[in-house]
Amino acid sequence: MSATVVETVPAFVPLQLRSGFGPVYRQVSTAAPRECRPDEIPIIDIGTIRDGPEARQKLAVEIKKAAEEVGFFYISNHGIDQGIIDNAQKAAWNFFRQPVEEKAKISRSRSRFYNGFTERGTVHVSPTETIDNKEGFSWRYDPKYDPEGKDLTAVPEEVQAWIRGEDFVWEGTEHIPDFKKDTLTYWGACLTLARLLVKVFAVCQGLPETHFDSITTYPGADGVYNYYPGLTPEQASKDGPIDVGLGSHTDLQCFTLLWQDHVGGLQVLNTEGQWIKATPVPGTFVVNIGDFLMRMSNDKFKSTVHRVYNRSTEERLSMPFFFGFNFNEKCSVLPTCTDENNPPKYEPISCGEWCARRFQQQGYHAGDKIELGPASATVELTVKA
Ligand SMILES: O=C(O)CCC(=O)C(=O)O
Ligand SMILES: [Fe+2]
Repeated sequence: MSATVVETVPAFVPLQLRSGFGPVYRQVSTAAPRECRPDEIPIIDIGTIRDGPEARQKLAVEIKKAAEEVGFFYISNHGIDQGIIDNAQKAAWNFFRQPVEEKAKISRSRSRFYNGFTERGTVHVSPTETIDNKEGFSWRYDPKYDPEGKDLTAVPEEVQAWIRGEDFVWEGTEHIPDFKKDTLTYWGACLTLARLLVKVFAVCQGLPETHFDSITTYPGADGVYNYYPGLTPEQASKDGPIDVGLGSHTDLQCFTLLWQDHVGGLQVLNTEGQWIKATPVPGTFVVNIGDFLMRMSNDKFKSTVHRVYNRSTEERLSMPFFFGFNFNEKCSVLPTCTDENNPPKYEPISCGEWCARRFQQQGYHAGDKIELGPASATVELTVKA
């Protein structure tokens, strides 16, 4: 009798992720990414977010559930004008459509703080996946453009030391009509919405909604345009392995507002280690929790792993906005997230320090100069758990 040879395929494989404290690992299913069910990444209508504290209190119930269980949700009725989004999208395409030599004039290698253009093939976010098949344009918080209208002579010195905006990105895009105006209008709208959402997140943590107001006066507020090339017809006909668009990672700061176009490709790692697709939902932003807020919540909120594969022959565009606390502000685990059986797992650290640590691990770009931040802000980086 002849024995049947059964080839065993590992159901789970390790995935290496970068963190500010070195690599971390997850077990990930080898099954193909599947569509998500509506309860897996919920769509939350935030149409009442501008209606005052009581309305935000109500919104917090659904948002808390999503932040704790999935770390990802869509927001509808977010109040950001479609015209503002359309103009930003146009600006992004006008930028990426330029010859690479033109874009390279504002290369990120010129930046002290990760502003500017990242060329295809120069970023490798996940060590267990390929080099990222995308281009990017990044700009960071600058009080000059804050929609709250800041008195630039009154920015505290310790805040100023952590301001990460750089003018060369705007100087090198002056020739693109309305690029700066439309980009910063979009960024300003995201920032205004993020300042409202952070009130809801405060309520989610059992805190007064104004709790984070004083540490979001000069916040982490980083904008990015991501461009993912489409597949060639040959690649599309083969259905074989392709390069990742953006490797598996978690976001760094408190939360991200992500606008994505209709093409699709964003995947989210669920609690069972299965990739599920965060399919584009017209009229929404995706919101996801970042590592810093997870840390502040003593891991109650989930910073969820995600990545992008563009398997379409169409090019894809996304416009994330990363929101965090004032970079100079040292933050402890929130007292409402601990008790005697659940002591703080982490030491206080500032969001700026936290991000700088992670950027340092990112192996981002051959020529990048890394600045960890003002010496005065350097803290003892020990993790308890
Ligand atoms: O392009 C996307 O859909 C995701 C972008 C993203 O995760 C990021 O830039 O951190
Ligand atoms: Fe991300």
